[in-house]
Amino acid sequence: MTERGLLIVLSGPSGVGKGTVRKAIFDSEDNDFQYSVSMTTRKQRIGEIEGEDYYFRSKEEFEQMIRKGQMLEYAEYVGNYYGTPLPYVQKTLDKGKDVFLEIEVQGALQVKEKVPDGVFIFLTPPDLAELRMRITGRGTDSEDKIDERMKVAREEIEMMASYDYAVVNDEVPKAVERIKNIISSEHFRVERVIGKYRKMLEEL
Ligand SMILES: Nc1nc2c(ncn2[C@@H]2O[C@H](COP(=O)(O)OP(=O)(O)O)[C@@H](O)[C@H]2O)c(=O)[nH]1
Ligand SMILES: Nc1ncnc2c1ncn2[C@@H]1O[C@H](COP(=O)(O)OP(=O)(O)O)[C@@H](O)[C@H]1O
Repeated sequence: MTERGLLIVLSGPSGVGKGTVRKAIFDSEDNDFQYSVSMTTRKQRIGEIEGEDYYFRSKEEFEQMIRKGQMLEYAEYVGNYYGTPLPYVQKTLDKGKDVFLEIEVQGALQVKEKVPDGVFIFLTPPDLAELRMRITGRGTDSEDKIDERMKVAREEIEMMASYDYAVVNDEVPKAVERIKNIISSEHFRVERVIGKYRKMLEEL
């Protein structure tokens, strides 16, 4: 029997660098995680690729997925839906591969309810001034949207207590290293491997 893969959830406030850190992890040579591409109703930005950055769908199509029970989690965020299609996650974990989600906080809390043995990692900014600079520097939001994102970010930072790990994103390569270390030690947790040994003992 193949051991099920780990479900890894990277979350944290918007603008903290989740997308940047996730891309750096997936660009590294020794990466062994499978990225779950999210679905969204927000507009495709220039340079974004369908099926790689997101699955871009209409509100109607997204709501149909929800009705069919095909979303592991979803959230409405700054006027758009974002969510994780369930079939890919299930199929990949069943194959024994680790699945990596990069999602906002409301969605991460839904995953925690459904998959309590996932690994929940909260990415934090060095401080709030730096967070605002990152959101502003990205240049994709109007001043109003930035204020809205900062308000959400303050509430989200309060949710850190529900996570297993907090990783500060001061420098991208350091954050990547910290996350990889966390995940590799998670594989050695006794509760994850004990089932295999119990089974071997039963078969003796
Ligand atoms: N709950 C949930 N959030 C997601 C998902 N995919 C992306 N997000 C989050 O939605 C927020 C907005 O995403 P986006 O508009 O792409 O902005 P950006 O990631 O901040 O550039 C970010 O915090 C993403 O991490 C998903 O599948 N589920
Ligand atoms: N460690 C870091 N130091 C400085 N800037 C960063 C760092 N990580 C990310 N950024 C920048 O911050 C902005 C927001 O990053 P992004 O990955 O889009 O955040 P999120 O996905 O959490 O919303 C981007 O302009 C990105 O280049």
